[in-house]
Amino acid sequence: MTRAVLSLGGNLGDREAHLRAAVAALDPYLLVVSGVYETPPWGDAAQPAYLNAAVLVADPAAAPRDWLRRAQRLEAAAGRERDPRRRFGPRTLDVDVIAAWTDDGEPIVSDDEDLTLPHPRAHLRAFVLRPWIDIMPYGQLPGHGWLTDLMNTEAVLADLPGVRPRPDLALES
Ligand SMILES: Nc1ncnc2c1ncn2[C@@H]1O[C@H](COP(=O)(O)OP(=O)(O)OP(=O)(O)O)[C@@H](O)[C@H]1O
Ligand SMILES: Nc1nc2c(c(=O)[nH]1)N=C(CO)CN2
Repeated sequence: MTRAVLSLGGNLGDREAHLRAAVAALDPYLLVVSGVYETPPWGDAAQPAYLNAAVLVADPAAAPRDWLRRAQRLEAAAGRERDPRRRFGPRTLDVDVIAAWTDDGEPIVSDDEDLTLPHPRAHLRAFVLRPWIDIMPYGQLPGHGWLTDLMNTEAVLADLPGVRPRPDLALES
């Protein structure tokens, strides 16, 4: 059994529909869904704003790689194309595995480049941390500490004012 936090985001096409389709496909595993946030592009400024959300999922049968495989399947279903010249460029849907835990609550650590856990840039990203804290207010990012403390770091504080809640786009009915 593993639990995982997945980050969902996209800034091309029907952004809301892509998030909704991903959440619907994850339904068998869904424990909690965050609010939706409109967020400024991180890492590559010349692109439209993103919609971002986070989900907590669980599956008694899933290994960490199964979450990656499912994430990549969701991206493919949204027609995601990779532009090798733009590492952090625009996309219909990005689904990242942010962190995962065994069923006894131990964080899963991996430095495999195909699946690095926790996600190596999560602690720097207001677009990941803000939705995540909605669903795990007392959560910790393994290796980095409390989400509440990460929200107060210089890098994240600089981006937080641009992260706007979109209650009109709630993903849970
Ligand atoms: N925790 C993880 N979650 C998702 N992909 C990962 C993770 N760790 C490593 N990867 C690998 O990263 C590669 C690039 O993934 P992707 O194109 O989604 O990156 P990106 O979204 O552009 O950048 P970032 O990972 O910084 O959000 C994938 O081939 C995937 O195997
Ligand atoms: N705001 C925001 N910026 C990003 C996002 C994202 O989901 N939201 N994903 C990226 C992929 O690495 C790069 N930049």
